[in-house]
Amino acid sequence: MGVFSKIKSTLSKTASFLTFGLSNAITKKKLDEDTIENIKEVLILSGIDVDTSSKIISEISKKRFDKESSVDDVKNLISLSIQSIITPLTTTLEKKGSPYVIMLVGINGTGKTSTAGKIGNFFSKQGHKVLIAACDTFRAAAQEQMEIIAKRAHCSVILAQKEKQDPSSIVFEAMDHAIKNDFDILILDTAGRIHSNSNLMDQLKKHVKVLKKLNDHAPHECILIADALTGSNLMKQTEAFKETIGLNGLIMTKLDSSSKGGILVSIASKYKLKIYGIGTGEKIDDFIPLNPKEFADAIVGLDT
Ligand SMILES: Nc1nc2c(ncn2[C@@H]2O[C@H](COP(=O)(O)OP(=O)(O)OP(=O)(O)O)[C@@H](O)[C@H]2O)c(=O)[nH]1
Repeated sequence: MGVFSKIKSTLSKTASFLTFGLSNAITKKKLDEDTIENIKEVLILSGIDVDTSSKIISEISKKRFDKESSVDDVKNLISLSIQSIITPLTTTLEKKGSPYVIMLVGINGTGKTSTAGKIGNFFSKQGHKVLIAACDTFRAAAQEQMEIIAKRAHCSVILAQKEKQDPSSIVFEAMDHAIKNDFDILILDTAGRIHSNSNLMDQLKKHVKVLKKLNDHAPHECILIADALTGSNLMKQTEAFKETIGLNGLIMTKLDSSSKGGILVSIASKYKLKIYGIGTGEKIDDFIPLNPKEFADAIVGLDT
């Protein structure tokens, strides 16, 4: 499957939702105030927050108010607005340090372990030497899960040596091992934590402190793994992780299962996070960097 068709199938639930909603909202020939208000409601229901929806709506009003407009005309304008919002935020993962240290954080079950494997696979396919550290010592099966996934991704792995080991000690061991053994990439799979638990959030600060003892620039990337099925609570989570640890990026998972894929646009723009890619399923290859035009066209269900 080509990358565009992969994005299209990943976003098909949101695209169907938007297509259905817009077809119901646009019943008159010309766009009047009521129709525009209905379009805004559809955008909000697709996961785009109120402020961002208002911005998109004001663009549509400027260009099409009182003019004859089809569903596809409106979809095109929504796509252009989304592109202008996400283009400055979209980037690809590229090795920028040695080792290039990527820390994955997020609440429980968002897809951190799976994404560690997917990113490891992404880099190992480019010929990089990749080490993944299983820093989750809370969830019983996490260590074994990481070991299996790392093997599938052709990456080396550092596991806990004993039960309930201090996760920061695994961070230290992994960083030390990566430096001494010339690894190109180090991916830290941290334990899931509820953003309102200050002890667990403080533990992330300790991870960073430990890394900085060995390399002042690490972690080079601190990426929130955000679950598209979370809904509006994702705003609070993002805020908390950003405040505690200074997130700089975002990877959204489970867009393939959600009809509210617009949440990606909201989170990235509100918190100025770089979008490194999206999860497109449960397999090791199910990670793709984002192309803003392809994403925006796919989310509104435009065939380009
Ligand atoms: N459909 C779909 N499922 C995903 C995606 N990413 C992860 N998953 C699934 O989500 C579930 C949780 O993934 P994990 O990687 O174990 O999540 P985690 O964040 O490491 O979990 P904790 O360590 O408990 O916080 C698994 O069943 C994954 O297969 C995705 O992009 N799409």
